[in-house]
Order: sequence, then C-alpha cells, then structure tokens
Amino acid sequence: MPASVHVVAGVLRDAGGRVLLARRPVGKHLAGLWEFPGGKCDAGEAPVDALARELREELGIVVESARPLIAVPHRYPEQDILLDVWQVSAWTGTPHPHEGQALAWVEQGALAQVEMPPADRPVIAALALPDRYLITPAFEPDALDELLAGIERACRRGLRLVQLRQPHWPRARLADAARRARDACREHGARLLLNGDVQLAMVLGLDGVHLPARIAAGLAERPLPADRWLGVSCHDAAELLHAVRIGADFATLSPVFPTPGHEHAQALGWERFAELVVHAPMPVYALGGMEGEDVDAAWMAGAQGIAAIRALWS
Ligand SMILES: Nc1nc2c([nH]c(=O)n2[C@@H]2O[C@H](COP(=O)(O)OP(=O)(O)OP(=O)(O)O)[C@@H](O)[C@H]2O)c(=O)[nH]1
Ligand SMILES: [Mg+2]
Repeated sequence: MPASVHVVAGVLRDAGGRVLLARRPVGKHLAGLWEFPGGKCDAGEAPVDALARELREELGIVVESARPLIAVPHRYPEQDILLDVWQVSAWTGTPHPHEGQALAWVEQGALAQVEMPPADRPVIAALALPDRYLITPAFEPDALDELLAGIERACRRGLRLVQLRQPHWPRARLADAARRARDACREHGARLLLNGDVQLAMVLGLDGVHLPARIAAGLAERPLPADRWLGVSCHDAAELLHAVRIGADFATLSPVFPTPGHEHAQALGWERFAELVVHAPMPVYALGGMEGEDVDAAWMAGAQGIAAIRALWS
C-alpha cells in the first residue's frame, strides 16, 4: 500500500469570523467541492513550510503565524491522505485566487451545509469546538447549589464546553442539576454535555452527551441525532477506533499525565498521545494532569485542546 499523502491546508478568518474556502478547479480530484486552501507537502518539506508555500502560490499571501488545528487521516479510493489543517492567525497580503479558483468567506455556522470533501467533516467539528473542556468535579448530591455556582463561574470565565459528571447521583437529583446547568450554560452561549445518560440528555434538550469508555463499548452505532454532540472517553487506540465507528464527534484521550485517583493507569505522555491522535479522524482533547498553560503543548501534540476537572474549575 502506498504511504498516505500529507496535505496541508489553512483556516483563515476575516474580521467577522468567517472562514475562507476555495473551490476545487475542474479536472482535479474532487472538482467543484469547497475546501480549505492548501495542497500536498513536497518530499522532505516541513508541514509549516508547505503551508506557507501553498498559501503563497494559491492566494498570494504570506503566513505570519499559524498553529495546528487537526490532522485527519482519510482513505479515498484514489489515495490515502493525511489532511493536516492549521489555524492561520496572522498573514500579510489579501487573499486572491491565483489559480483561477473561486473564493468565498463562509460563516462558521454555515460550513456544515457547504459541499466539502468527506475528509473535511472532522475539521468542521474542530472549528466549532473550543480549546478547553471542563469536566465537573465530584460533589455530594446535597451540594447542588455549590456545583451550579461553579458552573456559572466557569461560564463567566469564558468556558464554552462543560461536561456535567456526577456518576453517583440519584437520577432525579441529576435531572435537577442538568436542567439548571443547561439554563446557566445557555445564558453564556456555552454547551452542556451530560455524562453517561443519553435518555436524560435528550429529554432535557441538552447539547449532547459524553460517554465513558465502558458505555461506548456496548454500542454499535451513534446513540443520538446528528444535531447533538457526542463525546467519548478513550484511553488507547482501540477505544479511539471504536469511538469513530459509533460516530463520535470528538474524544478525550487520557491519562496524558498521572492524576490523583488514577495512579494505576499508565500515563501516555505527549509523545504517545501524539502517535495515537494522528490516527483519529476527529478532534481529541488531552486529559489527565492538564494545567491551563498546557493548551499550546496539547495543540502541538495534535489535540483540540485540554480537558480538565481541577485546572478549569477554579
Ligand atoms: N487543499 C485541500 N485539499 C483537500 C481538502 N480536503 C481534502 O480531502 N483534500 C484532498 O487533499 C488533496 C490535496 O491535493 P491538491 O490537489 O490540493 O494538491 P496541490 O494543491 O498540491 O495541487 P496539485 O497536486 O494539483 O499541484 C486532494 O486529494 C484533495 O481532494 C481541503 O480541505 N483542502
Ligand atoms: Mg491545492
């Protein structure tokens, strides 16, 4: 089997947050579809250099600053590719179609409706997800008010993705908490996912669910509609693969570092984390021993960002 082709592409946003797409010219692979500008790495060329070269050739701009967003392995009938997408945060020049391709600035929320290559689907998820994912700490059921106050505080600090996780609470109490947390999150434009309980999440109209690995293992297909978020906790290559199979939108992969309460688990470290994530065609959060300042390291290892209890709670 030929090795996969390394493709780099850039996400450029205008002042209004719209994303630049280019239309693949007639006669090329996947002609007519809209894509993120970019192309194949030359032999021996570093991805960041290839990105700069492709965006200069295709758009006539000079990349000043970029960081990895997501790398998606994808198998086309013609070839296997690794679609390595970067967020370009600064450039000079104005993007022009240097190769006769049509260009369009598209609202983030409209991307899912645009005809893009199949490999781009996880990229749209990555663009819609934040770089920090809060998981609530364990509370006693009688500390519901304290839990909600913490969620409020987190939203006010800018957290935009929250997992309500209280696996030992009675269901009625959990439903109370989820309802109130849902309203608090909504008020701040944050999404609330419920750990483990698909049915309750649907009844309450939450933004989605996050499944522990052992629950995901019992599923053969996606347990909720496409307009909700499905996150899955993973710890190895097999669990990541299974999460993809059941249509997860994203995963957490842990533990990157040792954490109290999980001393028995073998920590992955960044190197192993990166090896596992590059095979996963979905956004993956780094979890386990994360600190707020680890977001950069997580990006460099191919992660969407960090997931944490302690570090994001206070
Ligand atoms: N640039 C880009 N390519 C993508 C995206 N999604 C996706 O599946 N691809 C695939 O990745 C490959 C990129 O090849 P390309 O044709 O753009 O390469 P290139 O710019 O170096 O052009 P060339 O090989 O014609 O010189 C194609 O098979 C394309 O279909 C995307 O969002 N952007
Ligand atoms: Mg190209």
